[in-house]
Amino acid sequence: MTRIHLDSLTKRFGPQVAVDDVTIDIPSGAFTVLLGPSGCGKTTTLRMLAGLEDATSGTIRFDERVVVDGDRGVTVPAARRGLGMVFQSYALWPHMTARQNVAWPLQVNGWSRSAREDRVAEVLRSLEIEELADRTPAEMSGGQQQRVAIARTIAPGPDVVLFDEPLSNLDARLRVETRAELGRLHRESGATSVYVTHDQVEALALATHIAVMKDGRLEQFGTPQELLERPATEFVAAFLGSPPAVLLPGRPESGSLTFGGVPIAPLPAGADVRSAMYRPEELAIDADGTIEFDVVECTPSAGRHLVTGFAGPGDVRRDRLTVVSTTRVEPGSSTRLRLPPRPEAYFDADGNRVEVREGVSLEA
Ligand SMILES: Nc1ncnc2c1ncn2[C@@H]1O[C@H](COP(=O)(O)OP(=O)(O)OP(=O)(O)O)[C@@H](O)[C@H]1O
Repeated sequence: MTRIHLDSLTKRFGPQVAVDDVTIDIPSGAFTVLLGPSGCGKTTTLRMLAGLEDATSGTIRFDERVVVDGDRGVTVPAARRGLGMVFQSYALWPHMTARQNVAWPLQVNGWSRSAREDRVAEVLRSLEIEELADRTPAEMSGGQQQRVAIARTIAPGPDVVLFDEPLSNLDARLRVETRAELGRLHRESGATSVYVTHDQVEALALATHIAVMKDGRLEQFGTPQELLERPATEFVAAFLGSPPAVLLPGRPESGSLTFGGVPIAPLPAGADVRSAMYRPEELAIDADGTIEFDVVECTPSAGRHLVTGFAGPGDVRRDRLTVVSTTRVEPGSSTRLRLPPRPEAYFDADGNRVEVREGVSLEA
């Protein structure tokens, strides 16, 4: 079991800052997902954890052991970090059978023949791929190859396992199956896992902790529940959840936050509030509501409907938003939204959450 500390970790490629002053304390045994849009720096962070990339500045420690120190030019080689890695491409040895592929890292690590045979059998059984033991990669489907690659990674029992979008080459059904399998293997092994994806559904299904990144910077680190319940930034609020939180841009006007000229919320005192966040199920479709809403799509979901459309008059519309409705609404129709008296959260001009303490009076 290994704790991983990233401290002010920075990586520049020439003028490009790929990872910008990232500090994260990953608990031992956690399944941490690095999540964010393309180009946000997640793969570069993972590659620094793996020993495939050095750092420009900052440090990475596995427990008390420094494995990366950008300021002092220290990069402990990948092979000496006690980690395993699963890539998007399976990278199996093409001339070896599944059994030989899984046995290979054990052989390199000097395991005896009988210990190797026992461990390979155990891991193949655990992943339910015993029947593939004597096949070469060319004789397997992509999903089967990925299972063998996972078996090969976990066979030596690494303390840290790194995953770089391991499911992205699989079809939808296999993704879900293999995802569940990865979760189970993680719980059984107790290894500290770090997993890169841009898929928030995958992140929420697997993670004990999520680090949301944007433009190389860490937006927020916490449990999925913390991020969903108390997003620290507008970006996190809009990125997580199915559907994500609804954000309405607002203007502070005489004690109220207004949206398209309509007061939508009381203004907390002393903050430069620029948007209000609501839960998608808190906004009701109601012909007597205060906000105009043009419906684009209505999708049935678990006995309710996800209604997507554009809110407000033309000059304030930015993004599509989705609300949860008990009734079906025709796409192409225009209706209205009724808002609750208070939003769930406010964000300032920089997109940071504005703390509103319970019991503290609002200006309105
Ligand atoms: N070897 C490199 N040389 C120059 N720039 C690089 C290099 N590797 C990454 N970058 C840049 O650093 C930034 C972060 O890239 P990175 O691959 O870490 O992002 P990512 O979040 O993993 O994206 P994706 O999901 O598309 O893989 C990007 O702007 C990328 O263009």
